[in-house]
Amino acid sequence: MNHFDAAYHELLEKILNEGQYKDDRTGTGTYSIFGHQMRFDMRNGFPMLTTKKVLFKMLATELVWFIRGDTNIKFLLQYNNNIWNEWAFKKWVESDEYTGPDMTDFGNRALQDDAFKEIYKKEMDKFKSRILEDDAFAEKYGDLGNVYGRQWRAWEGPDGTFTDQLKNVVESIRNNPNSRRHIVTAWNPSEIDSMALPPCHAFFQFYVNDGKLSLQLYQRSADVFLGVPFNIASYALLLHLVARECNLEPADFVHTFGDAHIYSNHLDAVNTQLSRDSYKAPNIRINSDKSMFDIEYEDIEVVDYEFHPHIKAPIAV
Ligand SMILES: Nc1nc(=O)c2c([nH]1)NC[C@@H]1CN(c3ccc(C(=O)N[C@@H](CCC(=O)O)C(=O)O)cc3)CN21
Ligand SMILES: O=c1ccn([C@H]2C[C@H](O)[C@@H](COP(=O)(O)O)O2)c(=O)[nH]1
Repeated sequence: MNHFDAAYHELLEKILNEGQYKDDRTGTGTYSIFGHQMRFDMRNGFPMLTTKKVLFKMLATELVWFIRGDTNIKFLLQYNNNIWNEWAFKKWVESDEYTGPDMTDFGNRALQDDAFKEIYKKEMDKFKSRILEDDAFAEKYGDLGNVYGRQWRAWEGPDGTFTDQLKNVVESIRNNPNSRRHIVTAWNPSEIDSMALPPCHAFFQFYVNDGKLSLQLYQRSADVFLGVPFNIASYALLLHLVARECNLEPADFVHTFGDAHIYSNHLDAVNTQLSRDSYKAPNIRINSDKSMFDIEYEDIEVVDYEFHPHIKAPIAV
């Protein structure tokens, strides 16, 4: 096993062995533990799992979207990235303007009722086309509220001024590397209600020593089968981008968890993944001199990625 896949498999096994059953907001049910930490050394390659295919394009376009300060799913849809659709769709079908078929609890109903699933898919397709084609509609219903991108790039203070936390942290890493205050937080208590989903990867800190840059993330809630493979690769990519911006070598990504859970309908998928052996970890390449603030998905490439087939599993909404 390569170190990265091994750390992830260890977390899955720990939850299977020690996890307590716990009901959850989505009504799916989880096996859950509280508190865990993994460490990924960038000198061993890029931590994208090889025991299932991880869709790099999805996490890379999502990270570029955060860095741009964008909170509207239109940008993601232009890359055919569908990972945030359900949360925008939910706001649309709960609005007064929506007059289509009843979509209450669509996430769970689509899993249990094939006839409903077809109706839901049709409504979702209509919604996506409208976001892409109708600017006014996209502005109103494509926006997820003050989620990650907004908090990272334009945290609004009580006096109405905006703080660009990401630019500030890059400046502080450059100018005052020994600081213990290299922090970005997406957890903005006064704006939680205006978010489609409160931030899961909520708070991160950089650390500089001996020309090397490390990053630690606190993730308050973690869907270990579907979300975490994305979160690991996404923050590893962020570490590479910030290190490059500050002329430092990327070192460790430390991933710290609060509630780390496996959804009860992911158990078969997890067991399939655990039965697989890993390949060598891939590498990341950034083919551009652009600043990280202007970086585009097309500038970033994962090379030498060998993987086992993708494993499909339902997302809890
Ligand atoms: N329950 C839950 N888990 C999450 O990981 C999660 C949320 N909700 N809500 C907000 C975002 C959206 N994220 C998502 C959403 C969907 C996938 C997903 O379905 N991934 C699949 C296939 C992706 C595709 O084909 O487009 C995968 O196998 O990785 C992953 C992360 C991460 N977050
Ligand atoms: O980047 C992400 C975003 C979300 N998740 C998961 C963690 C939970 O399963 C849900 C969020 O539900 P809450 O009730 O708000 O905790 O989404 C993730 O793993 N990674």
